[in-house]
Amino acid sequence: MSQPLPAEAARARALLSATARQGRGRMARPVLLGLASIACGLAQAWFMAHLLATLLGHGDSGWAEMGAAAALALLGIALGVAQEHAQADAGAAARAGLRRRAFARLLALGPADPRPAGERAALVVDRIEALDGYFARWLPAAILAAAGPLLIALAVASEDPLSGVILFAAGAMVPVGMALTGIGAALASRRQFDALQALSGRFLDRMRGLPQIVLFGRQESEAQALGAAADELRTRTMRVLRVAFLSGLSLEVIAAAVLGCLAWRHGHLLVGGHPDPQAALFCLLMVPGFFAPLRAFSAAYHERMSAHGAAAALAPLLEGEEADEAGLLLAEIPPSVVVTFEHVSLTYDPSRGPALRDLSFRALPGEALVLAGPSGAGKSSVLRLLMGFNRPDGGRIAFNGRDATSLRPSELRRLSAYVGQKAHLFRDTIRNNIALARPDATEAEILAAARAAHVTDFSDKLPGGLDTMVGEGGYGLSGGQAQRVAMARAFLRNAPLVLLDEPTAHLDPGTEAELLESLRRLCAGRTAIIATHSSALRARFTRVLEMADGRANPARMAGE
Ligand SMILES: Nc1ncnc2c1ncn2[C@@H]1O[C@H](COP(=O)(O)OP(=O)(O)OP(=O)(O)O)[C@@H](O)[C@H]1O
Repeated sequence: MSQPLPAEAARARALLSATARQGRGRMARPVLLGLASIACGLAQAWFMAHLLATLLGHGDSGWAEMGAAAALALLGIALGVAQEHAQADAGAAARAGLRRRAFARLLALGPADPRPAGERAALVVDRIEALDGYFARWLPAAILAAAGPLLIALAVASEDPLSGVILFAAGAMVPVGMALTGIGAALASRRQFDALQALSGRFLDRMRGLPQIVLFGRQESEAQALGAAADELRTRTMRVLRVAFLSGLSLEVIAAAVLGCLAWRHGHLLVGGHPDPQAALFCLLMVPGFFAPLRAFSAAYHERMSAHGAAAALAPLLEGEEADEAGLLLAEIPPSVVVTFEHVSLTYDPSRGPALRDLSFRALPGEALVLAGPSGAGKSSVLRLLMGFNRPDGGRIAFNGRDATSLRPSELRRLSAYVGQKAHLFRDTIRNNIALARPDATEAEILAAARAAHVTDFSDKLPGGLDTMVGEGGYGLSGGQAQRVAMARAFLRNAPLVLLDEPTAHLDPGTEAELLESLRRLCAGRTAIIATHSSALRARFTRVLEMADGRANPARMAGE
């Protein structure tokens, strides 16, 4: 990813400030604790100045001042710990909220999302993780870097106006020094972040396709490519560290100069004759306290940069949230649905022309409509529209006469059960993989669904039965068995509309024939729409809609 463009940067800023506004209460706590900690440091320095002056033969401070300084030191530690906790809490809450939203968005987009799996994983995991520092460290550090030094400079000015002026002047120079080195830090940290994204995305992608890499003997070249990406990350990380070191150095130079100025101003303290030794010691003791919030600010600066890069990638995903929430909810799932397409058109990418054009048909309860036609004819697109993953550009889709676009996309999905070309089984038991379709289903309902889809035919022979673990991607089950689990999900869902996309595509004729029997039972009494190339499947169902180039071919509509 390159540096965000101005429009992207504005969207990133908007996302970060909206998230900060939503978590106002949590974000304010570390700032308040930080301010309390600074006030505590001021009081402690005041007592310490009096104790040190007494040691040097000025004043008469004693045990009471020592006790107060010790108590304030303990309070300072407690406030520091509480601030750390509050910061971690603010960061975790912001991340959790964003992760929930991003995940919900990806689920809502479903197959309509063109991002590869590696990038989606990076969005939900790495990019959101990169925002932690912004909310946990950068925001409190930025506010405290403005308020803390000001408070300290005012306190110092009340004791010795010239020392206060020196601190004010140093405070004004810090942003200049940081801006000079920080511009480099911003770019370097953004590039480091991009290199990290590229490495993790590539790694995930290659892990998913590991069998192919081994099969084609590409291990060596893949390992080299991963090594090159890791090397790039190392170079970029070293560059960030170098610029961060320079940025920190400019701050240290200013801090040393201030200490030198104040030592010069109050130099006659040790040789005696200082008009107000307590005030002088107080001014000197406050120098580290003055620079502490600025140091925290400098350290957190690169967090802001990483967060802006991550937010620029996240913002476009989250911007579609309103569309997911728009639309009506269903009062209840109707027992049966009539699906009507009236002159429906759909274009994914204007440069490639429409995927569906002027498509009209009607599917009735108890009837299975087979969508046939060559690859790219638009069969899967019809199913995607019915599941609410895409909206039509023109025409009308209706369920029982009600406009589908008036319903929230997630509500459309409640109307249907879907079985695709290749079932995805999660790393869990067969039972839980079936229950995914309806988590509140009873044990008896899961068993009935497993029987109806003939899952029990093979699970009864396994040592763990339905409690047998299956791996990610269905490891341990054959393609036909995995499709049976998918079919059991559809039975359990018990929705009035059944959508099937090449459910027997990868099966041998014997397994296909076995599955067809379950399919017929699944479709019985429901409205079923089946996209398929399979002649065996077509032969089972009489109503076939031939499609070509996104259009229906009425001349070849069979079974009407
Ligand atoms: N997400 C997408 N973005 C852009 N174009 C797409 C997208 N999905 C599908 N298309 C295009 O839309 C057209 C219809 O695709 P669709 O998947 O509906 O065809 P299909 O008939 O189901 O094909 P197959 O039988 O190979 O699954 C194709 O030209 C395809 O390239």
